[in-house]
Amino acid sequence: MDGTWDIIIVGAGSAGCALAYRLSEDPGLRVLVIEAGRHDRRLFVQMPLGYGKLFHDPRVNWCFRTEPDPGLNGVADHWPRGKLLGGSSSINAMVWVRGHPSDYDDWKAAGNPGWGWEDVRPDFRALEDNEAGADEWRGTGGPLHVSAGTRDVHPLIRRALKACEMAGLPFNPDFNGATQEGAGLYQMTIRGGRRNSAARAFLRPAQRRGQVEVVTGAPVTRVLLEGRRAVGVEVFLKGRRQELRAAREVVLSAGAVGTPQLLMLSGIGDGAALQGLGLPVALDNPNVGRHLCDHQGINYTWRMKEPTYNDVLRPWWGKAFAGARWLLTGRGPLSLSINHGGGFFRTDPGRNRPNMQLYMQAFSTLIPREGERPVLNPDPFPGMSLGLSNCRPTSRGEIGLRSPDPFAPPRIVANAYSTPEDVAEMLAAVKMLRRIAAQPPFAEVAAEELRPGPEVRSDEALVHDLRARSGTVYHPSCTARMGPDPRTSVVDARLRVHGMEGLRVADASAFPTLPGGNTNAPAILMGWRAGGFLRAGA
Ligand SMILES: Cc1cc2nc3c(=O)[nH]c(=O)nc-3n(C[C@H](O)[C@H](O)[C@H](O)COP(=O)(O)OP(=O)(O)OC[C@H]3O[C@@H](n4cnc5c(N)ncnc54)[C@H](O)[C@@H]3O)c2cc1C
Repeated sequence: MDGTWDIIIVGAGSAGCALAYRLSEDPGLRVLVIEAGRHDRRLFVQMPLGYGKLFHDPRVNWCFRTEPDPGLNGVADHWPRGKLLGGSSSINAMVWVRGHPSDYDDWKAAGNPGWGWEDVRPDFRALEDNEAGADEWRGTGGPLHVSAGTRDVHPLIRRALKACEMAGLPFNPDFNGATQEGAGLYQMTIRGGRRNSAARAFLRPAQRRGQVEVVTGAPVTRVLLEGRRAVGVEVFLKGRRQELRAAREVVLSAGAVGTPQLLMLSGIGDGAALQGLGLPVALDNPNVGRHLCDHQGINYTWRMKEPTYNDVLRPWWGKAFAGARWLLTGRGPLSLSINHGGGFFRTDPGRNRPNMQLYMQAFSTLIPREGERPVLNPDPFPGMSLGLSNCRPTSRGEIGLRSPDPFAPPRIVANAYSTPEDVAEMLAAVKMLRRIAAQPPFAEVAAEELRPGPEVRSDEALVHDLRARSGTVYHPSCTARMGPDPRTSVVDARLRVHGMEGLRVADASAFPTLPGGNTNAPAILMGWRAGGFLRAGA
């Protein structure tokens, strides 16, 4: 591959695609986007409920595994990450939540000027085209269509929402609006019944403008450095090693796992650890890969007295009917996220913002068919799940290198539930789940609690269960975090790697702290804003 580019973006995920879009608005810039995975023209990527089929598919998914985690009763957790155009936005559950406004004020208060809520709100509004219409909080006319999620909602979700109301959690029409707290329907990155990944929303329009080139199936193995300046990348194209040069900058958008891995492979990280692996040290910064923060989640599942999507989608003819309906009309269960509804609540009224997120699924996948993994197939009975994830866990893990081989998966230490606070708030939260389920609108149609089951009641038993059945909700972040001080962070408030020139990070790894909510929106924000900085020469 030949050519010269001003800017090379590594990774065509949520942030990388948004960044390419912003840069494509400047006709004077030549941009190359390099993606390790392949294209996204796949049925189960386009079909929103195809989500379950992508969960373990190595053709589109890095399928990482953590170290055995003592906090999860020794389980080595499965960590799906997108490996295709659109990155994780092409395999995620499409829930569109920005986080709590105070999360961004926390970022600013941590010494990152320009990242407070009032600073980022105009960008969130500008990048979206919200089906619910524009207001002070939402935007219309932007490149990313966000559906209101109000069509084809399963009737049991409406019941669960009423149960929330009776349990003291009022209906909230917009988690991205004035208040995050409450229960309601999720907005989704879905357009016309199809997944609206970052590739579809940002990358394709960027490519159509002409100056953005995209190469796929091209793993980058390190950043090329001249002293402390990034001048390009080493990449494998059709198995052949090549060096590609960037006249202005290299931006790493390889995600919270890939970005710290690439920094370390390039000699930027904990000097002693890099030397131990025989890697030359370009910049000693032990913060690379550290401060890993992720949301942990758990589902409670009931057998229901009324039909759920299990009944609709289990039989072959049900799948065929739903498939035909989706293809012909873009409607029906396959056109929506697995999570129709959910919400945010406080496990303790003394808190000043919600610390737990709720998910509602008119669907259950407890029993895999022989030879199949869970998540792939609905159970042979009407099942429904209510799920939880914590908003701001205090547990911290890390990403490290196993070896200097760029093709070896990194070492992921999740350290879930490693603080008493994280365990205590999840214990309080599962009790709240049961309070919701005990309210008449839900209890009237619930036949029995299947997981964990009514016999699991004492605090000790509930904690044992939540450790045994929890896992990532796929929001790893903060592994190259932003901050003013190179002794405690990796990038500055313009996302430039401290101590380096011509090298930036734009993805979820740069979050200073993990926002209380899903992470696609804040990851897109990272790419969008990095584009603004680059265009302004900042
Ligand atoms: C199963 C799942 C469900 C989720 N559900 C939701 C949800 O409902 N709502 C929500 O808001 N968030 C959700 N998330 C999280 C959200 O999608 C991610 O936080 C977000 O997409 C991260 O964006 P990113 O740009 O940081 O990284 P990614 O989107 O992961 O992009 C990184 C890209 O870099 C590429 N890459 C990595 N290494 C290299 C390399 N060496 N060379 C070249 N390319 C490389 C990868 O292949 C990938 O395409 C989910 C995630 C998963 C995995």
